[in-house]
Amino acid sequence: MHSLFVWGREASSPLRLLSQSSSAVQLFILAGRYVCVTQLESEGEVKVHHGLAISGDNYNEVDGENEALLFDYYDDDDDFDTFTDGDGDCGCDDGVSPNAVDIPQLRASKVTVIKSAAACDMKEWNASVGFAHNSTLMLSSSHSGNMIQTDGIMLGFSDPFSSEVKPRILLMGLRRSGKSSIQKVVFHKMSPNETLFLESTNKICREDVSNSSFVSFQIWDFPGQIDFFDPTFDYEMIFRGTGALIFVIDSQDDYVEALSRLHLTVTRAYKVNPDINFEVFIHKVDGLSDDHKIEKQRDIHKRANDDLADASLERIHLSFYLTSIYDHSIFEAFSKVVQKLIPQLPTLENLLNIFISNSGIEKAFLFDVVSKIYIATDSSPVDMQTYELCCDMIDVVIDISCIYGLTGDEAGTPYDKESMAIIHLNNTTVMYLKEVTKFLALVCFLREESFERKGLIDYNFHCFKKAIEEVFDVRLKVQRSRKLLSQRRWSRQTVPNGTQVHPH
Ligand SMILES: Nc1nc2c(ncn2[C@@H]2O[C@H](COP(=O)(O)OP(=O)(O)OP(=O)(O)O)[C@@H](O)[C@H]2O)c(=O)[nH]1
Repeated sequence: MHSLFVWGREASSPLRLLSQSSSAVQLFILAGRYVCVTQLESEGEVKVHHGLAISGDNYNEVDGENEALLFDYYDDDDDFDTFTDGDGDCGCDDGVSPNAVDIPQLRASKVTVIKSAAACDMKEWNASVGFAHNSTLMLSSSHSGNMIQTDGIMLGFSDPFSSEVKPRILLMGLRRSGKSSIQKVVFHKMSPNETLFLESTNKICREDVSNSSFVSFQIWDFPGQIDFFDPTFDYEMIFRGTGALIFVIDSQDDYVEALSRLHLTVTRAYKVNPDINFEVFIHKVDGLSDDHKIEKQRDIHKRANDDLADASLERIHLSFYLTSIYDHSIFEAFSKVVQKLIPQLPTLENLLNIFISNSGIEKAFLFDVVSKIYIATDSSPVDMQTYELCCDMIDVVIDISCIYGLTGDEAGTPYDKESMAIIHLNNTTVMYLKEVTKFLALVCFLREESFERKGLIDYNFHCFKKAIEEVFDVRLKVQRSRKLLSQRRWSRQTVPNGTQVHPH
């Protein structure tokens, strides 16, 4: 008898549903409020046995499906109905289940069955499981005695024992405010002009950004026309795992409606999760004069904060950015949003400060080369022109490396530890780029006379790079030991016949 337990977001999720059949494997998925029960009728085939939807003390049940099914997460081919209580893809009907005990606090929801799939081998189990409302978790499992244990849960849920959870960045705002364009330009290198042909988003688009250990998050692009406060839409789940909420306001349009929507969004989100960073992008400012930009920012800032003050919610902090996809402002704004989600930021800033003060460098940025967002800089102020030059330099190095660089096993990757670039500017300043890791580059600005001591700079850079590697190592070690701890804890709670006790 094998039991596979998968748990999700809430540490308090009950985990007492046990395998009851001696020959079959039952899969219980306990992700906060969502439960489904599947049964492996015979090796190599997963069948939906029960889909349960629980509401307080009541719950619903649907009988088993006949075809082999594999749960999968919401993807581009799915309809947005999947996330609502529409009839669409939800697999539960009203009813009463005689077996559903010990899970009284679970609330009504529907289990989404999206994809039929071929048989899957329990030994190599590797499943994606999807729930209504875009909750997704992925799992893999391995045999441990006669118990199949999950050994990895990713995407969107905060597993109490895992530090692997990627923070979510939500992109919200009215229709046509520019949300999808921002995502495409920053993370897909789409040229701004191409965004003119983007179609309106009609479902949540979720994307993983994992360029390095430091830059790792999910972006959820919300359709403008969706009323996510519809009672059937689980906004609590969405906000709970959110690190930053970016609200995009089209500055070229009348923003009265956008401001009231911003207020509603922020107050709801804050109630669910007061730790969210609220970021307001006053977008499409390319069409405005400098004076006009400042005036708009002041007005939006004042009105948004007045609304919060009227609701006695002055403690909610909103950060404002003037952005446009037609210049580097969008990259800069995104850099600042992402930086707030990097726990190692103070360490990185300290390292950069030490490095520049000992090397005669004026300004240094640590860049994620793929997205061109800078994940850290020293404590001196950032000047937009300097930042733009850095972005251009990265473009030159990375684009030329990728287009014309050697490929093949013997050549290695075009951007590697040897990668560096020096540009002497016409104002006696030198730009110096060096690879830090596969995904990170250091770009420095310094005076020509300081660059004469290049040997010293390179030595200091070597020390800086080692320190960065140590920060990575510590992070990895912490993750590994947490994982080990959670595995030990769970195996201790598992008695030999595959049953499992409630965690404390
Ligand atoms: N001038 C200007 N236009 C922009 C900017 N960003 C986006 N746009 C344009 O705004 C229009 C709408 O952009 P989208 O990205 O589709 O907007 P959206 O918010 O995702 O829209 P929905 O999917 O309907 O919610 C497109 O024509 C873009 O080219 C910007 O910074 N400046």
